[in-house]
Amino acid sequence: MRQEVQAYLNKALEHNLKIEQEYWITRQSDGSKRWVRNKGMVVLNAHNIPLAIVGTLQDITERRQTELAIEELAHFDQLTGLPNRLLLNDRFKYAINLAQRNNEPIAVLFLDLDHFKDINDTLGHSIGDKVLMEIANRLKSVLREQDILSRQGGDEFILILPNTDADGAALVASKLIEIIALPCLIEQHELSVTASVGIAIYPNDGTTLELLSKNADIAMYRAKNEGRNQFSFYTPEMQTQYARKLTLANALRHALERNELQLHYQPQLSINTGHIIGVEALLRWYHPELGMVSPAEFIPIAESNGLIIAIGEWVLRTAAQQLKYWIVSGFKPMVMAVNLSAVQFRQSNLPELITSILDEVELPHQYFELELTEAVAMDNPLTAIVVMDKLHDQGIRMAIDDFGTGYSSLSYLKKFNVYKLKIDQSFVRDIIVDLEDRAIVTAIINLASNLGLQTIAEGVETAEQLDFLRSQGCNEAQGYYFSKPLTAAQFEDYARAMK
Ligand SMILES: Nc1nc2c(ncn2[C@@H]2O[C@@H]3COP(=O)(O)O[C@H]4[C@@H](O)[C@H](n5cnc6c(=O)[nH]c(N)nc65)O[C@@H]4COP(=O)(O)O[C@H]3[C@H]2O)c(=O)[nH]1
Repeated sequence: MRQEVQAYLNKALEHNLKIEQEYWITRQSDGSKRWVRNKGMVVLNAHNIPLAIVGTLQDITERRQTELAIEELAHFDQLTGLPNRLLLNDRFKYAINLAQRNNEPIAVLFLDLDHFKDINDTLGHSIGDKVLMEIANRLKSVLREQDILSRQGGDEFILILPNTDADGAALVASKLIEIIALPCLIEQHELSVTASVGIAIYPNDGTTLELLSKNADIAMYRAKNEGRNQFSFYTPEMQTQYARKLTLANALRHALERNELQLHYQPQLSINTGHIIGVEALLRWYHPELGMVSPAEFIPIAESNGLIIAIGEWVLRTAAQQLKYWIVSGFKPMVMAVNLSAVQFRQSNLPELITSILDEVELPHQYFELELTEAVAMDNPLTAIVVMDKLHDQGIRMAIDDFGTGYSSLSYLKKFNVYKLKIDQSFVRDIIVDLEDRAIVTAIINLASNLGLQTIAEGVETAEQLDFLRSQGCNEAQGYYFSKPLTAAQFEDYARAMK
């Protein structure tokens, strides 16, 4: 620096130039560094020989610090100190120039932490921030010097790995996933964090950062859908699925207000008496252009964009009103079973919401049953126990849906305040021919009976299946053998015909 300043002054003296220069100096008194701005001119004598330089030396340290802070703000993420999107773009330009020249691939990775929102919601943002800082450090430790790691905001990170093909990207992604999954001790909390990663490779999956990161993002969603804590490569078919998802997500926003949703009701019967003991409410979405969309397709979308909360409330209220109407119209009281999604189940006011709907509709609580899948109940069993206890206290029944497909720990099952286990239809389907399925169904029925729980088999399609279930002591059944899901009016005809 000193030499540069001197050279600049020499040149000014030599050519009689105006001086305008910024540099830092070390203050003699305390050794601190100060930025100064030097403005001046050369004073010549009568023979045009420089005599002196006159001017001002202004301390501009504060302005300089502000400029640096602005520069930092514009290019770096404040929390982790990692490059942000703007700087990532610059670095990508450099990487792509090099890749083009040397005919090399580049891997772009999109990394998103799984269920990070839960950490923020339950432990607060300051713990969430510390987790993000810790994760950023761990990610850095895995990368090479030429790799670029940036935070996109929230819990999303983008990585650019120059000269890396699919194999290399897979290796890095596994390492990242592994290092993130190590226990994370933040203050007194030992947290377990996992991440999902999507990978797109230049030039096959795109030649701009925008497209590559979009495709890596799409691949990341696939990794999430397939169970999280894993990576997935982008494929062109994902683009088609993604486009369909986007269309559905946009259309779903208006489904409620445009009255496009409906409930259908599938009868549930007692195996012993053959009487209707209840119905399961099943959601239907009819869109004027897209036609009938299956709940299996649109419910996961509604879960991911939060619309499930409003839709779920609509389902609860509509189902309660329908049953009330049937009871008032003289139909025999029965149970209305309603599916609960994972997101609804995590809503802290769920028990209060359901109670207030039932009270508003004036439907006795014992006629309402909530179906929660085994996977959701087991995802966070301790919370599930609390919610189930609250619902039980309100006299509302719970059933565990798709039973047998998850990994129920028996010790938890004992603590779940549930009334019924619903045997998944995948076991019922081949019950006649598949010995393993028969054994599983029998085991579930025995387990339920030992725990004092009821059983209902779903997806019963034939008399043989029903006979087997009856012989094993299954209490109830539901399926096409009795009836497909029906509109409210169709169900009324069905129930009248059964009398
Ligand atoms: N092959 C065969 N299938 C049968 C038979 N009997 C019933 N089914 C179908 O099996 C599914 C049973 O519902 P689920 O396991 O709760 O699975 C449901 C449930 O997880 C979800 N779902 C439906 N309505 C709602 C809702 O209101 N809220 C939430 N959160 N999820 C819902 O969507 C899934 C699919 O619903 P649907 O398409 O209506 O499909 C329903 C039903 O129509 C049979 O004998 N054979």
